[in-house]
Amino acid sequence: MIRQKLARSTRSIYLGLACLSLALHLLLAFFCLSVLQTVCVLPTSSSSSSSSIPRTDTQHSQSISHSSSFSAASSSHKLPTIPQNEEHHKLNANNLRHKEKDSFSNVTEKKQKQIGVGELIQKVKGWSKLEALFKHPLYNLPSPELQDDDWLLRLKTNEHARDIGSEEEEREETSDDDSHWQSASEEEDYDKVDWTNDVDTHPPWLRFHLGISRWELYNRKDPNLAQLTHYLATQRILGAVQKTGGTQLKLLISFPNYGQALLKPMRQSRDAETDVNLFYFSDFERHNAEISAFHLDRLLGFNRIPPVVGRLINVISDIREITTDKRLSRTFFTSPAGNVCFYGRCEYYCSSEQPVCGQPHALEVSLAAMLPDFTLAPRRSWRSPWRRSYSRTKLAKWENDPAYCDTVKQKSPYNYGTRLVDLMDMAVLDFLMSNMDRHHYETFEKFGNETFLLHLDNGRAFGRHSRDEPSILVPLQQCCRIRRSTVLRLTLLSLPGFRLSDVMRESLFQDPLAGVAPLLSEPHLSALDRRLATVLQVVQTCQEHHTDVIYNDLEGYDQQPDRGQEQ
Ligand SMILES: Nc1ncnc2c1ncn2[C@@H]1O[C@H](COP(=O)(O)OP(=O)(O)OP(=O)(O)O)[C@@H](O)[C@H]1O
Ligand SMILES: [Mn+2]
Repeated sequence: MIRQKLARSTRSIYLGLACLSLALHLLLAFFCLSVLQTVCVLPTSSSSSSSSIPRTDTQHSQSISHSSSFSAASSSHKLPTIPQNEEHHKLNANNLRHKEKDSFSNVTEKKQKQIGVGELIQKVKGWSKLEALFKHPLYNLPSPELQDDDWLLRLKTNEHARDIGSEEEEREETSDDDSHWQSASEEEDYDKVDWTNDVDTHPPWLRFHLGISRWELYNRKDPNLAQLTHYLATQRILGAVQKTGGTQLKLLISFPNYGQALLKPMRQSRDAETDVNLFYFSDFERHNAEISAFHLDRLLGFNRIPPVVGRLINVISDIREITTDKRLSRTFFTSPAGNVCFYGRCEYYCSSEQPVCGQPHALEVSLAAMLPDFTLAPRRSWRSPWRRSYSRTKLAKWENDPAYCDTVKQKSPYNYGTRLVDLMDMAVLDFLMSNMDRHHYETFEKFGNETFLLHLDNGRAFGRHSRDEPSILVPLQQCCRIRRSTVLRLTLLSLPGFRLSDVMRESLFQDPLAGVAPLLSEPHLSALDRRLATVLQVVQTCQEHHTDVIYNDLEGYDQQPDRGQEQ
């Protein structure tokens, strides 16, 4: 009897345990499935986020909460609520890695493990600092409503095409409505062009071009941004020729569906600081500077640099074997160490004494998305008023005249609109990354003087971390004028919860080359924080001596009911 009872209760205990274990297994399976799904999503037209590429926060895109504590005073810099309690979570590096693998990305993954970069990324309240930054109201200001002529390029509607087409074309079109881009001839290795008015049929580079507006080069929340960088990082390279313009070696790369990129090769070790005896205009261009500048500009909320991504290419199969450029192919050779090198033809550093070399074939490069062709979207180049003299002996006028800005302010286009504060934004960006080479800037001709400035050519930035270059900030010191949104974002980036060096480290970690080595070393990242403090100090000094320092570009916001505390 007792034995029977004992047996029954043992059986029910076993049954209970079995149920519990089943439930736990189910829970575990459910958890694994959900985790795997997020890790493995590839950026196709329907999914946008991938790991080795800059992520946009569209998935989390939220309308701006007007009830947030945003109360930015121009003088006191009161800021929205900022997460202060820093929880230090370890982020699994797998979450930030791409699924697709080739021989190079295998190297990348191994290195990432060795470096343990993922562990450096801290999370605040469940969000990383970068995620928290991009969720902040200052990074989600409503953009101005765009009219037709605020877009750089528009697709011809069928109606429009018919208006201007001949009768014959009209007849053709009615038989095939969406055929504007169907190519009759198929070039070797190029994809058959089959794009229609439907945006889903457009390759990422075309979507990027169609997204350029009067006020920014891209919308940070556009899912296409991730697809574009993924495209640049992974598409097969079909063509590589030398690009003319500028002084140093760079290549124009072509992809199978007619996309193009501007390639700048790695020429010196990433951490080699610029020689103190070199004039800034003699320094080598740096591929990691081009990549880092894109990330920094995005973190400052400017969106004025074309997306740039790092890539490990094979100098033989990606350049030598496919180039049609004889001037380039003639310069290939194998170095005594057995590395494949080339030097091309250009004004500076295009000689066999200063070759670009693979190891033995692998070469780190930066690839920048190309802007629309000049014939479609002409650009105007402007000489910077604070341009350096580019002479080893002469100084420029602004270097001797403290009142130089007064003359600039009176001249068109700096005497109205936003051009002057746009230049100040550019000076801040350049000071942070120590770029002394901003002799010109460009704008899209279509938008006249009311438009953003393109921050092209950042190859000479990030050359030195141990020194700052105060002369780059002279425009701000002399003009004492700056956008309110810029000051507020800079202030935000100076707070521990959003520290510039931390968000920059995290942002750069999304680049494929981060797996080879961090794109910016820690001393370069710390220099960003130090320089940011200097910029804010200059603004404060300006405010102590002038009343009209802040250009209020956030006027609409002051009307929000909960923003009454300011002023
Ligand atoms: N992403 C881009 N898309 C299209 N054109 C570009 C892009 N980036 C640069 N360019 C154009 O190519 C020209 C040369 O590029 P870049 O300025 O980077 O070369 P560089 O050799 O560094 O020039 P410099 O020696 O004058 O500093 C620029 O003047 C610009 O007009
Ligand atoms: Mn340059």
